[in-house]
Amino acid sequence: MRVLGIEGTAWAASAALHDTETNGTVIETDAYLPDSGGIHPREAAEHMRETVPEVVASVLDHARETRDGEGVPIDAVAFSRGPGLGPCLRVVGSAARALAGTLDVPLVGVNHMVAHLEIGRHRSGFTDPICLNASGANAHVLGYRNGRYRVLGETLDTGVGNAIDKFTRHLGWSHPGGPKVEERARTGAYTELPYVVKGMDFSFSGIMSAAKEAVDDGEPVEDVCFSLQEHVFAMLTEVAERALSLTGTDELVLGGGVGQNDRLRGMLDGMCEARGADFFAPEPRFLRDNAGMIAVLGAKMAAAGDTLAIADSAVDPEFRPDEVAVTWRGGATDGSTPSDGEFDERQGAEAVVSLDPGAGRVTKRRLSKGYRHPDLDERLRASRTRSEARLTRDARVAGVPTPLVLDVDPVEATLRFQYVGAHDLRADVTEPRVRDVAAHLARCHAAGLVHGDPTTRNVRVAEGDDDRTYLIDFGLGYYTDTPEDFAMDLHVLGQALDGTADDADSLRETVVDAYRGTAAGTSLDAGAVLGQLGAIEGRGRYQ
Ligand SMILES: C[C@@H](O)[C@H](NC(=O)OP(=O)(O)OC[C@H]1O[C@@H](n2cnc3c(N)ncnc32)[C@H](O)[C@@H]1O)C(=O)O
Ligand SMILES: Nc1ncnc2c1ncn2[C@@H]1O[C@H](COP(=O)(O)OP(=O)(O)OP(=O)(O)O)[C@@H](O)[C@H]1O
Ligand SMILES: [Fe+2]
Repeated sequence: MRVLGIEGTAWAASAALHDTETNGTVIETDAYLPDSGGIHPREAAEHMRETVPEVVASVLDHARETRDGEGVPIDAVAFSRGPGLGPCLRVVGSAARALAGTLDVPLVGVNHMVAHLEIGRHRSGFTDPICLNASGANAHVLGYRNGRYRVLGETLDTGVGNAIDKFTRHLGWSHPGGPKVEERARTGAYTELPYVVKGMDFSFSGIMSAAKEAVDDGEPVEDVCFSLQEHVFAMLTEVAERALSLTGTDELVLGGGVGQNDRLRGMLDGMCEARGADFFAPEPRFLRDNAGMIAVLGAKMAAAGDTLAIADSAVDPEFRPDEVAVTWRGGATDGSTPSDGEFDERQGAEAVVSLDPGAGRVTKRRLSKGYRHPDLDERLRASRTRSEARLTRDARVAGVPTPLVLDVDPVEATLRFQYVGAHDLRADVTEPRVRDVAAHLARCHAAGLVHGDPTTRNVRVAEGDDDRTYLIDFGLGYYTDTPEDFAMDLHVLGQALDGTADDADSLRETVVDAYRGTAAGTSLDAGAVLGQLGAIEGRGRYQ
């Protein structure tokens, strides 16, 4: 099959021809470069209007030249349907519809972000990888489950490339800023900037303001560029590792324009090597926006019969990757589930935990990560060790059963806890235990702390008369007074129940009921938190 792809979500007016028999892809791109500032949607759309016909004509010429004999040189037209800038998308959509009509071939509407990740899967030959999309307007980690790409973690504010570009605009540098930061970073030295990972999500706004201020305060630009990369890319790498650990996957692919950065690729490569996983980054022409990835995924979708009637082919500037019904991955796995039994030692994304039930002790040591700058590494390990100790204690003071903290050594990033419970909640989820956990969370929240990761693996359960439930692993916790942060705890618990229990729906009701009941005697506004929970679960990513 030969598929023509058209891309034009923001800056790249691009057309490509992908031939499934040879696996060859020809790409023609005409880039829009703003004279000043960032991308102007109307100017970009004007660029698309002028240059999309040219790149398409050039690829069609190629298709005709390489096809012997008569007839239509292509079997389908695929186009980027979103996400992206509305005015640009509409130009590309019209071009694709007109072409499919003239050539009388099927039309395929491709999600640009899914294309960014599928190209890595396609080129690597991996079956079921975790995907890190690091592009201009987006940044997220995705994994496949039950017919959809799920967003496991994502930016809470801007895309990673846009964040870097905003910083360089502040310096008066021309667009795009990413390659210039990479160049200047080569001679820079480390300086401290904010580092914000919240569970599997992350945020760039604080670090970008701090970077601008640092330059305004006279810090050498090289140093700020260097440190910006060290912090931002370590955040992405950490979240990618968490996703690998959580899903038990040992393959990672990278997508998006920021993926062209050597330092980011090096960090991801180093992280994967250290944990025995395979890493793949497509070559640059498939990383930055390009129609090749649209044509490749378009061919898979066309082969699966996933085509569009013209009447249903409107573009969608907000098109999320988790809205796409994945039709082209027949019989793929759902990601492996880590085993459940009791063990002496286990390695998570961050730490090694040794269990000694006989002595009643557990030792948790956060490992040094070779991909991180040594100063950042030391800072994160020490501060997280301290904060896990503090949150575990504070929760206990707030009336929540947690292990006693026997020892804390921030220099060695090691904590020693009392051994609690007989097994993880996951091994035996019951209604009274879930009720208990929800009440524990309400008490934590009333005390101004979130757990950060209240899954059924992070609850220990005692057996016998004392059917007590303990919260453990406050490593992702933090102090806050925002209802949305509290709601995330309830959401994570709900998702964990979905994954482990048969009667998840009634258990979710139990959670809400117990949470409301416990909050009633405190200053916690359960109504606001549950309202936020509804909002979170109403968003596309969680459906
Ligand atoms: C929706 C769509 O239009 C958008 N596309 C997009 O953002 O273009 P993409 O080609 O994937 O990425 C462009 C970004 O990639 C950054 N970039 C390019 N080369 C870089 C480098 N060597 N280091 C860091 N960033 C780099 C640029 O600064 C710019 O922010 C997206 O995928 O989010
Ligand atoms: N105090 C404790 N008493 C008994 N068992 C414990 C205790 N702390 C941890 N465990 C056991 O060790 C496992 C791993 O601990 P923990 O969750 O703290 O590590 P982690 O590396 O943060 O794991 P992950 O990142 O996968 O959540 C727990 O699921 C639990 O089974
Ligand atoms: Fe992109």
